[in-house]
Amino acid sequence: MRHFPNGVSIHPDFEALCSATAGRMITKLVDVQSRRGEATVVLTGGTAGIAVLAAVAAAPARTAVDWRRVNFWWGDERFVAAESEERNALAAWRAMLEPLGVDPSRVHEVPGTGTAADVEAAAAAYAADLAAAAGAEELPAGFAETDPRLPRFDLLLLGVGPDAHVASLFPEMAGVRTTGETVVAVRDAPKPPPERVSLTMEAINSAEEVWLVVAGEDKAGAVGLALAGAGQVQVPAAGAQGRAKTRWLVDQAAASQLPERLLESGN
Ligand SMILES: O=C(O)[C@H](O)[C@@H](O)[C@H](O)[C@H](O)COP(=O)(O)O
Repeated sequence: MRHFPNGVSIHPDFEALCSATAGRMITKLVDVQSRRGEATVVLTGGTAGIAVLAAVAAAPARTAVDWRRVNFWWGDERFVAAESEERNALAAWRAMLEPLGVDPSRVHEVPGTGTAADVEAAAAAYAADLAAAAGAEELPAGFAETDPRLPRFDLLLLGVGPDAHVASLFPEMAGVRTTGETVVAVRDAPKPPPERVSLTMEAINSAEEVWLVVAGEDKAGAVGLALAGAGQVQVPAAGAQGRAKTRWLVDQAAASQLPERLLESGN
């Protein structure tokens, strides 16, 4: 593995990327729990995002985390039936939440078609759930205040699409331009299914740490543009930044179009 400035780590292949990210995630959760008792993670769907969760569930070090004191949210969700194979939450339950025996009352899913009348209602309900959790939160002294409508996100995971979308914020679409809201309803998404609910970029960027986990040659252009400093509306991945840290965790294939200047000072 090679590390570079700007928090970029390049792993030899998909498997190494997922197991190393799982290890980092476990360490991060242990650290947060030792500081404030519980930890809050925002999950993502997508191939790498779910493979990381499976790697966490399989890692011997998983027992270092108290999984009953971890709160789970999603950066985005597909607006389909709760039991649909397309649901990001269902994939996460199978890969990690169920095997680790997490407390279901700490798992905050975006309502599906069986619960919400339409995608706007699902987005509103998710925003209300976030605000309620934020209101109930007691932070130890010394923890920075964030948006009062959002709980403190210790770690937020994102996948990146070949078009550089993150969560369900797609290039040039309304969602990526939305300000002043925490959650947005998405219609006509270019990646199926078309109806989705997503955190806004402002909500994503309220997280202490944002990790973008990206594998595959088809993502190389998106990774290269995002790290070259492209604009967020055209290249949403460029806009995702944690308050304390932004990590790009990529495999060799996804790193093949990284700007030269970024690779020069690595070790
Ligand atoms: O609901 C979704 O589809 C995801 O949350 C989405 O944002 C995903 O993370 C990227 O599209 C990358 O997905 P892949 O890793 O499968 O390419």
